[in-house]
Amino acid sequence: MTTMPLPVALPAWQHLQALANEPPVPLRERLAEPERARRLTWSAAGLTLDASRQAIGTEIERALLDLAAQSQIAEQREAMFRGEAINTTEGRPVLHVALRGGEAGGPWGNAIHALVQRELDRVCRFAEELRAGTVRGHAGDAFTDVVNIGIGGSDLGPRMAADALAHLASDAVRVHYVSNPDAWALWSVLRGLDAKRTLFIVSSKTFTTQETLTNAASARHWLADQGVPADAIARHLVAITATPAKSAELGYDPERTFLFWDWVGGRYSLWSALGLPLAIGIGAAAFRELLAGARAMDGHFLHAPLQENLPVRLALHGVWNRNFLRMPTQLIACYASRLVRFVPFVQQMDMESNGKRTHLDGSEATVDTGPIVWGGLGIDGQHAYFQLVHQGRHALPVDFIGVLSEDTPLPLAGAHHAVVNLNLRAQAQAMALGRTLEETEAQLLKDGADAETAHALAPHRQFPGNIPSHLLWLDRLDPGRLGALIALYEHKVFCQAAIWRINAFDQWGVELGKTMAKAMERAGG
Ligand SMILES: O=P(O)(O)OC[C@H]1O[C@H](O)[C@H](O)[C@@H](O)[C@@H]1O
Repeated sequence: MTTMPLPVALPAWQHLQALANEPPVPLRERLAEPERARRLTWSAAGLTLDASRQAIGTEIERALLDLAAQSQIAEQREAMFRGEAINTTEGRPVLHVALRGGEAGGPWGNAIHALVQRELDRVCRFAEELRAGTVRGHAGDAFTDVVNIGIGGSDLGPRMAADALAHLASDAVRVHYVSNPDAWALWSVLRGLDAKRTLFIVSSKTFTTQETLTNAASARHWLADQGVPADAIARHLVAITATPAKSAELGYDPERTFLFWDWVGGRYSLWSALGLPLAIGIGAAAFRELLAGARAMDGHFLHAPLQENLPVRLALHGVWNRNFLRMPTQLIACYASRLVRFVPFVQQMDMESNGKRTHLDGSEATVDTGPIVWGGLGIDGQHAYFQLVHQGRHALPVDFIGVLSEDTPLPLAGAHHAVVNLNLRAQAQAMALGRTLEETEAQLLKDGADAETAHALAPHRQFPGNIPSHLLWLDRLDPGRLGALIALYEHKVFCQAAIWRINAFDQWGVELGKTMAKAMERAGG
């Protein structure tokens, strides 16, 4: 498949280019089409995607589906699930999909299944023993605090999921996350903790990451400083890594080392042993539900027709917006405050995967690749940067993510939820429809402005509209739906890389800075 033609050479790409050169149909017109919302809404694994506000009509849709077929998305997908070495620059398979639990018999083979199950069982057992207080510190105290030290993929996933599932968090064991090597980041967590009851998890795929090793060394000094005897420090440490030889060299007990493998990318590692801090926080059963939700999305991605395949649709609409409507960013607005870290997580997953300028065949990219992913909590964004979205000069698409059913145990929770979802729907509609100059002037007059004022103010208060968006609804925010949501974005990123003919699974772009930091350190800073 590496000999496949580049995207610009595909007939569907050229067709899409021609369609993009035609005058755009306003979203107002499109939204007036009968049955449009029903036709462009699909559900899977507890998620519903409403794409009716994308700037697409049936011809564009057909051409996008042709592009999916001509790009051999299905064949590339199967190659990934079969464990082919699709990460070509590192000669590795990409098998985070094999980590989602489930029965033997997956396309990656039973040997990998057995490896994964054994480690998953170890992780779950350890998490439960720690929660039950049977794993203890050197002086026989149950652990009350766990500090995960890790950065990038060794931090963002479990941290994001811990926030998203905060309603399941254990009262007995608090889990903290430290990523930044600034001393304050570690200190601000440690200053309230009792060393006898604190366990550090050092999460690092490579166990060479300077920031993580700096924090880990500092944590060990803190333990010693707090009176933990030198020969007992290992009882307060856990390592999670794909390079156990390195962690062993640094004194981490192999019994307390949990493994994943080089065929799991850091930004795709939440499903592996790297999920231990999350499993400690929410319990092993909930962690397994998260995996099951991702597995449900994998099944959908593998088997649903491309036309109603959620990851494929997200990817195709993204390609239309990025490559043909020339929108360089992707805003994600989450309307559930527990999804507060979802955007930073997707930002790494998408930008580190598809922020590439070289095709698989080594030639320079001939098309725009990964967008700039940004955003955060939608409601907060409305009171901050949405001004630019509505009236600024950047054209950009939005993914609105909401939750249909909420059960926070607060007397007025229903009223809160109604406000949140009302705003989500109103924003999507306002961005799509906009408000013309004439409508704005008429509204001002209706509101009592005199003719001169209405005329003067209307240009400032009009909205161009035509901002394309997806509405993505989770039935509820639980481990299963969260797993499905994460897997959906993982597969979207995969499909876009498949279309752009780039390797989503290396990250050479982060190397140069690291190399220079090392060189400067050697040269004395
Ligand atoms: O898990 P580690 O080996 O410590 O790596 C942590 C992170 O650092 C790197 O610089 C990479 O860009 C990330 O992909 C990775 O997740």
